[in-house]
Amino acid sequence: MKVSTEEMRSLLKTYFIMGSQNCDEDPREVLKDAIHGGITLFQFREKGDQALVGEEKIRLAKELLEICKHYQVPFIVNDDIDLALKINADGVHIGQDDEPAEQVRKKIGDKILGISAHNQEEVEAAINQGADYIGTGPVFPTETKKDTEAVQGTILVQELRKQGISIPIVGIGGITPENAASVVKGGADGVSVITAISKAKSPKEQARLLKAAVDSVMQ
Ligand SMILES: Cc1ncc(COP(=O)(O)OP(=O)(O)O)c(N)n1
Ligand SMILES: Cc1nc(C(=O)O)sc1CCOP(=O)(O)O
Ligand SMILES: [Mg+2]
Repeated sequence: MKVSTEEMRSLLKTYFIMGSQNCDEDPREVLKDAIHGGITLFQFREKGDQALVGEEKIRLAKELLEICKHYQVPFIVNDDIDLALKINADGVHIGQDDEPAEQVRKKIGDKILGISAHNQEEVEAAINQGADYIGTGPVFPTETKKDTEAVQGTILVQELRKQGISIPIVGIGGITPENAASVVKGGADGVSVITAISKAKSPKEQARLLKAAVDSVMQ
């Protein structure tokens, strides 16, 4: 799946990231509900103490991929390149401590490649290594991931845009419907969230509110 830069920007608007460890309810139902609320991209991030491994992880990935395919929401796999290739996902997301980006690009061909970056140097390297988009954060404090870089607010993205860096960028970390507009006003193309949707009483309504907040700045 080769996406254009403008398609990529559009896919980043409301990017939901989830693994079974992030859900109190059945992850399949949470994902369906979030899709009905209007999410534009999904990342399977099965990671941490409570995460599934081995065949159970593969089974869940395949089930969530089928749901995404049914609703035509592209499916990104976090970290696990072999899994992404095995199930023919639409792309992968890697960070600074994951498999080297040039190597990943060679393995995945035209699939979507997202790379985490936390400063201008990392962003420029990611662009040279073939990133389709940059994920940067934490924009706000988050309880979901413990080993993050320092909270950066919206300053980094504002600076990158001032420098003329135009690659699609999505913010991550502590984003909610209440603060999502500020992330896009700062220059991001969209917001990526875990708990704002995965732990919501109504994932559908939270996804709808997040999308509305992003769209309110875009229009
Ligand atoms: C969209 C998006 N942005 C950033 C990340 C974080 O990736 P990484 O730094 O590799 O950390 P883990 O998610 O692997 O713990 C992401 N997953 N998605
Ligand atoms: C997976 C992840 N990466 C981050 C980074 O800063 O790179 S913050 C984060 C967790 C985001 O979860 P929530 O939306 O629940 O705050
Ligand atoms: Mg990673």
